[in-house]
Amino acid sequence: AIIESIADLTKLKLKFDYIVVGGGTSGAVIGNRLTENKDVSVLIVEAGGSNANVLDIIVPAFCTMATPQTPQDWNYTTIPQPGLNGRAIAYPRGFVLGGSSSVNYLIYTRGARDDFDRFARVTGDEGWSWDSLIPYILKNERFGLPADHHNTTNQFDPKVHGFNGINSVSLAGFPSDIDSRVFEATDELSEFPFNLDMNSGNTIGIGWMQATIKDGSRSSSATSYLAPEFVNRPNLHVLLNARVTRVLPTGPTSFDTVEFVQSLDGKLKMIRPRYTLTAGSEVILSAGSIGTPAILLHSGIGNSTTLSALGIEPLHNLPSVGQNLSDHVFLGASWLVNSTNTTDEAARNATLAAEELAKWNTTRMGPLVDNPGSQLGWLRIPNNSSIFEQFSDPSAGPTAGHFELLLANGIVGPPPPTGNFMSISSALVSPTSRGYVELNSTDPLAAPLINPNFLASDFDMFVLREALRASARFAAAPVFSNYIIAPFSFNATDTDPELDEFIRANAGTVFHPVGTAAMSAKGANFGVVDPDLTVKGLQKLRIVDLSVLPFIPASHTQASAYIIAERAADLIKAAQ
Ligand SMILES: Cc1cc2nc3c(=O)[nH]c(=O)nc-3n(C[C@H](O)[C@H](O)[C@H](O)COP(=O)(O)OP(=O)(O)OC[C@H]3O[C@@H](n4cnc5c(N)ncnc54)[C@H](O)[C@@H]3O)c2cc1C
Repeated sequence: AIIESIADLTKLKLKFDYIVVGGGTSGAVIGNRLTENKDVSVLIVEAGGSNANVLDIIVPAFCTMATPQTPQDWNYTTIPQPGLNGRAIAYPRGFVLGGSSSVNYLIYTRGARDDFDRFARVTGDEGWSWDSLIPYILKNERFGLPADHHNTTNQFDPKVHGFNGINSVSLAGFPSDIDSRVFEATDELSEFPFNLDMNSGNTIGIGWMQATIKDGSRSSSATSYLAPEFVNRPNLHVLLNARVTRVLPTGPTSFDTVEFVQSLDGKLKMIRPRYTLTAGSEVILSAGSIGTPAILLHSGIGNSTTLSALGIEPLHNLPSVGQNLSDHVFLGASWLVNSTNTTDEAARNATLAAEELAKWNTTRMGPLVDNPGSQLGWLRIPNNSSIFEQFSDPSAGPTAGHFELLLANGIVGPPPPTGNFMSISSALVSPTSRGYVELNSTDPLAAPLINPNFLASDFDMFVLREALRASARFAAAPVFSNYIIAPFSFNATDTDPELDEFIRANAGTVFHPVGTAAMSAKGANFGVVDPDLTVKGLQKLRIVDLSVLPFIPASHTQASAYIIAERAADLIKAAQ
């Protein structure tokens, strides 16, 4: 059942075997899978409210309006980023059931075989390798028809997909003018090979986007893993609007109790009653890469020296908590095109926008059934690139990209008053920069300090410059000669300093923070969790969300969250 307030929960006087902190992407999977056994009871405690009836969450094309600075966003801001010319940028995270899977841009990419094989290597647990995880990938995925039911032959490889999982995935459901041109360009330019299915383990090349969309609407962990058939199980309870402030020990090393407060919005600072609940078996932190380290630190689990200095009693010294924050860097770039059939039109014409919404409302068809963008690709800088004289390759291996290109039939962000655009945006997906999540207040309701430390290394700048130049070469493919009128964001002939200026002034996040409570091998003197995701040196406390990834995968990260959580559920069951 879904319970809207702590008062309603306390009336029920229930006891739970597992308390999951955070009903986001990963937490919903854990709640669902553990309650498959009707003798096991689970409470999910979620700080945000319901995902139901929020149009910006449900309509795929509106995903860009679901955050930042909305009621469904934690509304975080980074600390000023030297690599971004000192800008402090919005750092959205879902503050709603389903977590970031309810507010993300819906792209479904699993990552590269090499990404997962590296997790296995550094943790010494073969269970995190690509081949071992395939059953969990398939348990998650329910690949279905696109909204327009078009023939998808040669747009994906059915052999590598799951059709009976829980979370829906589909190809784009509304054709765009750039589709055929993009694929013709991959024929014309050998540098940009066509990849039939980037979810096969080998990501390299350009292919069709797959997205977590079902029948023209968002599929999130809330609509899938917490669909009525699951959330109505008598042994599964989801408490909304309840914010966990700390985990508390009931023995010297046994952190099986959660402390929480009624939460009505993301910016609570006032003193309010604190409630506690103890789990019969385990507490599972699934509060995400920002929330999980913040809860650990407020609980005295972290670097004992810095916690003491701040005035928090250190209970367990784990200096890696909050460190190693890794994220991808996004950079939008557009070209002026010879067409009026782009998404720019509806973005500046309210009548057209209303027609599109009416169409979606009545038929679940039309341009709003897709997230922005219908193709993307992952590419590597050449092995003989000069930057490798200074840096060893931070990518996981040859199946993983250094950078990503994202194609869209319109400008990124609000369009200018005139002009139509095609975007080829770039993302740095093999960053060497690392940041942190730290505290500067003992108030668990205060926002933590978030420092992704974007573009702090020459390698990261080198790759983004190369990505921009690659996007310009893609735009120069013969097929675009009658379509592209002029570059809009930067010029192919720009020098390194000119590109650097464009990058530092305009780059932002792809919203993929990971690594702040990373796994390491058992017995390692760094890291936060063991390969079974239990917190090092403690009992009854596990972490299941993307904070556990030791490296950032070269992918959009929601699929990783689902995959990690699917395996974690089996690890928890095995420990029962
Ligand atoms: C704007 C945006 C766009 C994105 N686009 C894409 C995309 O297109 N494709 C893709 O693959 N990935 C995308 N991502 C990233 C992806 O969604 C996340 O990496 C993934 O969902 C993270 O899963 P998680 O389980 O680690 O955390 P989350 O899903 O964020 O879950 C954490 C949950 O814990 C709750 N919580 C936190 N603190 C507390 C507390 N103290 N008490 C109680 N509850 C708490 C939160 O409210 C949230 O529900 C995007 C993310 C954002 C924000």
